[in-house]
Amino acid sequence: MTNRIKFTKMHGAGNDYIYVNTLKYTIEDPESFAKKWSCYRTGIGSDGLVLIGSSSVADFSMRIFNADGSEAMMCGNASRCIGKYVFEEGLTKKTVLTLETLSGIKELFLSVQDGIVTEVTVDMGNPKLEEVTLADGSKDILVYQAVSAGNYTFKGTAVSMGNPHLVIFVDAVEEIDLAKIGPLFEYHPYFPQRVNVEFAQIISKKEVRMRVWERGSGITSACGTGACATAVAAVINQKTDREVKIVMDGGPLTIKWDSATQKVFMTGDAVKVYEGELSL
Ligand SMILES: N[C@@H](CCC[C@H](N)C(=O)O)C(=O)O
Repeated sequence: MTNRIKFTKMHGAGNDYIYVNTLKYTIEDPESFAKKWSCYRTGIGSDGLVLIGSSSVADFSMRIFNADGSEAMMCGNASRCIGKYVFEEGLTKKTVLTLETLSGIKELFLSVQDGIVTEVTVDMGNPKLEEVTLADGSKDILVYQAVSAGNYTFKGTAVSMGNPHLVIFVDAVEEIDLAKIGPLFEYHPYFPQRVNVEFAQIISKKEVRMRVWERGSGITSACGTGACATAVAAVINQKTDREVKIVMDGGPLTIKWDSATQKVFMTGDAVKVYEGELSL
């Protein structure tokens, strides 16, 4: 007997995932379904699969699987979309809610107009300088230091926002061949768990243009945790103010690294594209 489940296609700044409400539908093997459904030719087409679930420690939970089936600890864009989903589906009336993720509990603040969630701010928690694994097996942080892969050498800063990011500042970001260079750095030996790679160009103290190669999904239109990591790297390297607009291919996110709490706050859109039904 086939099992039919409903899904919702949503995006945040163009970073698109398939969302399934696991309070209603059980997905036994999300890794393989993430791979199958993310495929543009033979599936639905997406950057991955997001499961919305119950939680004993927060209002809801999130699990996020990349298009290659790998599970990530955190997803900024999906956390905003979940805020929109649970409110507009009537699963909660709260406009401030908590979300359990593999990288801890995140707080979501919803902006609502006439019952529609127009924008969500997420408390993304405290960033950490990501430790890289050096050739001799020892660990060290990486702040504006040379990293080489293939024939390319860039100065990189490694930041963890629950998941790992390598932020590289360049003078002309549109000239970067992301499809070629991205995977070389994703699989750099410094990062045995692989890494998300952000190329960023400083426009002003308040604006950065960024393009991303995501671990497990390749080129995406935006990455929420990547935007946060970019803002943190820009402040650490004294390139921008603590509040900055990160402009990605799919649109902007506003990122604020609060000096009092050291928490990073991410604000941006959340868009429902369509609903559909799938057979398992
Ligand atoms: N697009 C996401 C991050 C998704 C996970 C990432 N590819 C990883 O493997 O760490 C975001 O908006 O943060």
